[in-house]
Amino acid sequence: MSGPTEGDEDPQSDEDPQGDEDPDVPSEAVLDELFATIESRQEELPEGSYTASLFSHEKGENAVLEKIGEETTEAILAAKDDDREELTYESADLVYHLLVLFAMKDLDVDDLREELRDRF
Ligand SMILES: N=c1c2ncn([C@@H]3O[C@H](COP(=O)(O)OP(=O)(O)OP(=O)(O)O)[C@@H](O)[C@H]3O)c2ncn1[C@@H]1O[C@H](COP(=O)(O)O)[C@@H](O)[C@H]1O
Repeated sequence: MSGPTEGDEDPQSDEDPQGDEDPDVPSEAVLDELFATIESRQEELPEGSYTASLFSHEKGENAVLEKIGEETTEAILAAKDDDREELTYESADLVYHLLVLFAMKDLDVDDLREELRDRF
């Protein structure tokens, strides 16, 4: 994804066709809320949902794997450019697609949290 440009509105503001996200989610709960939304899209496969389209893609899991590759490259390029805003934007794309992959593989955001905590 090409990242934010000056004067951009919230890049994800039109990505909730079902309108079921809470805009007041505290930042520490964002990953859980996002993962819950992803799981809901996986179950309900609503029309017009990008997330749902990843779960029903003709390429199967390769669709999300390709996205993870693309977003990783874009994050690396942003880092090489010392573009912190772009790096943040591309990293958010990357984390989102990684969580979609977790849902596909029947993993949970808690599995990631536990793995990281075990390394303390
Ligand atoms: N966090 C995200 C999120 N991050 C990135 N994306 C999508 O990931 C895609 C990234 O693809 P690209 O970078 O390739 O950009 P592109 O627009 O497809 O352009 P091209 O490269 O294909 O030309 C875009 O379609 C983004 O909209 C996301 N789509 C959804 N979410 C979350 O998922 C929720 C549910 O959204 P739906 O998927 O619409 O149900 C949203 O409310 C958000 O919270």
